[in-house]
Amino acid sequence: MLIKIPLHISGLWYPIITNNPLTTGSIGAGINIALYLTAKLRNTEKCGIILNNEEVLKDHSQTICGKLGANLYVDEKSPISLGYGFGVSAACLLGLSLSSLLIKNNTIEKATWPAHIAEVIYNTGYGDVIAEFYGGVEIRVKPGPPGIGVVEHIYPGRKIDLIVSILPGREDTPKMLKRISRETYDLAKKLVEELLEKPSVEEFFEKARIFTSKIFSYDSIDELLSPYRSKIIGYFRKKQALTLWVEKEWLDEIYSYLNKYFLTFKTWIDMYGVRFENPP
Ligand SMILES: Nc1ncnc2c1ncn2[C@@H]1O[C@H](COP(=O)(O)OP(=O)(O)O)[C@@H](O)[C@H]1O
Ligand SMILES: CC(C)(COP(=O)(O)O)[C@@H](O)C(=O)O
Repeated sequence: MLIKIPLHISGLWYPIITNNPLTTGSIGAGINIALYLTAKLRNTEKCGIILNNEEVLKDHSQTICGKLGANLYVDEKSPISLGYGFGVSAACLLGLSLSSLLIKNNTIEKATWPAHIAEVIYNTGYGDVIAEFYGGVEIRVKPGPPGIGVVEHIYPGRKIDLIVSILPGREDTPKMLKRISRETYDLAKKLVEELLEKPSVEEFFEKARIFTSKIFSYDSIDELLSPYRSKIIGYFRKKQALTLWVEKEWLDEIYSYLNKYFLTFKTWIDMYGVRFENPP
């Protein structure tokens, strides 16, 4: 059994912190892309996550195995590494948590809870677990994991051609979150309310850019994208994740241009979220 989890780029968020990790999470919005982390259960003798041949998230893994009361050792592959803002930490933890379904009776939703709890405890994510579970372009309206939190989805209506690049540098999520002011979160709240009134992919991109420009610098990106600005329908930057929605006819050219500078992928929206596949 292979578990496939889409990567997720949050564009709007404000954390809701309670004394219970299951009612803690973020309200916001984001986009799931057709780039996937895959997870395969290797054994039940020890506890851990091997991501692209390297052991990662050891403390998170111990917390999850503790909650599950089981040892699970999973082998995972992802086209994008941890720490760049593509929700890879949540995807890794979902791979571990959901693997428990192979050895333990539970609902699929409740099997995601340890992943969400670990994200919250270690401050590495608030809305990525529920976002990736359901896929699509989501608006997170109530915090928490699947079964507790609530997401609504924007219907794209057509294929959205996306380009994602990994910008140089790195900043840990807890450090990044500490930089965000009360005013910026008030802005996020207002933008989420407006997005719910006018839920479209255009509005999502516009609002994500407005919010994230209060947190990250856009100077060099705006300059780099200027030759193609009229061919780009929307773009925003979150941590090292640069996401562009481009005119179909310009997809290849803009991809080649950005790929000269950064590791870049052509992709589209994942509409389905987590899936369980039996390899042939
Ligand atoms: N090789 C690695 N590169 C980056 N982060 C790593 C690595 N191994 C473990 N980590 C841990 O992974 C977590 C990354 O979380 P986060 O920044 O939220 O990632 P993402 O943006 O991919 O969701 C941090 O707790 C960090 O300490
Ligand atoms: C923005 C973030 C708090 C962290 O996202 P990442 O950098 O991908 O771990 C996310 O989980 C959210 O709630 O929107």
